[in-house]
Amino acid sequence: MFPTVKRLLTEISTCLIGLVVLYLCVRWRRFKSKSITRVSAADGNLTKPSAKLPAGPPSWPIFGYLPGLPKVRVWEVYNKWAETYGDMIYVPSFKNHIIILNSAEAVFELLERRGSIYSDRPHGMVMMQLMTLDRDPGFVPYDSKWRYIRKLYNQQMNTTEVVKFRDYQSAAAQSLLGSLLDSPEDFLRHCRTFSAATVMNIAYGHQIAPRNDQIVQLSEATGLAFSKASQPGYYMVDNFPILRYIPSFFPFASFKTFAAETKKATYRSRTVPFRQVVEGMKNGDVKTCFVSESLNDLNGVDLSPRGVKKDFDLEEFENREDVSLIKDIAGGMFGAGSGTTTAALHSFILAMVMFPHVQKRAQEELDHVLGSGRLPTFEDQPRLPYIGAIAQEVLRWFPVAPNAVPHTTSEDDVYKGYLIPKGAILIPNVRNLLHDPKIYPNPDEFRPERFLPDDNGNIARDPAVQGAFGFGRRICAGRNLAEASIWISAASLLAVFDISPALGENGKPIDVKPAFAGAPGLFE
Ligand code: HEM
Repeated sequence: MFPTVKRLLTEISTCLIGLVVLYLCVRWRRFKSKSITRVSAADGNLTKPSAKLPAGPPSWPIFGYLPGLPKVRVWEVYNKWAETYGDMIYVPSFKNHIIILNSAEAVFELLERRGSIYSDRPHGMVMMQLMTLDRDPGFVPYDSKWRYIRKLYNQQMNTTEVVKFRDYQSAAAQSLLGSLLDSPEDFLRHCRTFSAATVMNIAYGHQIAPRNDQIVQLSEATGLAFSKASQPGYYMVDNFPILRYIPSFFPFASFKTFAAETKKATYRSRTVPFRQVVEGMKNGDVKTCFVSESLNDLNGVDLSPRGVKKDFDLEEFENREDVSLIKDIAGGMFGAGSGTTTAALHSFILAMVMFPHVQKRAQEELDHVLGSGRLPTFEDQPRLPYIGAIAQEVLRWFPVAPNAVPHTTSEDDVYKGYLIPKGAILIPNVRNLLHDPKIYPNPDEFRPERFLPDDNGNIARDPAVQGAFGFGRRICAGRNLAEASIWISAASLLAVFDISPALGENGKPIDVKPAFAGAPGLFE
């Protein structure tokens, strides 16, 4: 018996090794053939039979650049590479062609002007599929489903419509003030609660519990899983898709259990609040929110108490293509909008601590406009330009997403003589764009004045169009909301508090050192 098992195992191992060698040979051929692909170039040069891939750090055939992309202060690494390899840096990984775009010229030419072929997202992310997170609006391929998603987003969140959510934002800002008064040392958590409360109200009209809200906890777990699984190559199964079929009790298969748990959490975090809205609509108790407004706009759907028939089947309704997309969009809002807004608020507080003269000038503006005894409202916005400039500078000074979200090409292309293969992942060095000293002199200094007209009427370029919210057709769908949230929270905080460093054991203010920890969720 024993020798038979041994022989069987030997044969299986031989087969597996054979398969791996075959796979590597196929990859090697594809790898070699990429540099001689015939391309239809969008830069006007239509016959470039042998365009080369851009230069980049030394890498291994097949396995690519083994250290993998840097995780900390990435922009510094990219800037260093750019000194040697130029503004387009090729970093092959085991499965993908990764290209870093280090100059504004390359970023805007490719991701904006050539947006028709640079607006896809990475495909074949197995872990995302196993967790059902590939349905997230920020991740769906560039196709008709994505267009519908953007249409719905635009219907509810264009500059005019987004105003209907302001009450939620103002209320969350006021709660933030109360929480800070009670426990200022917990300011990081209070900022998170502010963002979560805003997003949950806007998505579902869901008023979160002050602590341990179940939907928020489920959404946070999902967001964390998303932030890992959305990084190309984070999980081995993304490099070797065949691993998805191994049973979860196998050694090294804990990813399957994790994926199954996340799938359940995703389902619950998206279904429970969605159903609350539908129930509310059926009972005539409707709150303004993305889900209720979008369902109301659907053709042939009437969820009012008079419109709902007795045999209304909720599951069947949820499975309608358009309804399930509304559910996915609302479900993705927490991941896209909560961690990012929190990170911006944290940067704002850091800036106020480090640049007290900015705080002082902002408070003078607030005192002048508000007098005493009332909080700022959105109606005051036109008369508070310095606060507006602070909100812009927050987005520039410590960009929440220093590499935005990668775009993928849907066709082979050539730029400046270099081949950009179909399916390549493009990573823009946003931090670099927002710290370009030619556009933003002394970029490390927090200086809101740059966004107010100087003596000649010149104003620095708005960070929102210089990459803080990404680029082209995939630019952040919630940026109007995000800007309003940052503005009202910053204005409210400055109207009420002096923000200064905590005191150390010696009774002196602690020395604050800025460091980038990343936004939890989509862009970590
Ligand atoms: C300070 C806050 C925020 C920042 C800095 C931010 C930044 C970004 C960035 C960099 C992208 C990727 C764009 C690209 O691929 O070029 C993005 C995408 C996206 N954001 Fe935001 N975001 C913020 C808040 C929000 C909020 C509040 C929402 C909604 C409630 C939201 C919804 C989305 C969606 C749906 C996408 C995917 C767009 C697509 O793939 O077509 N974001 N965001």
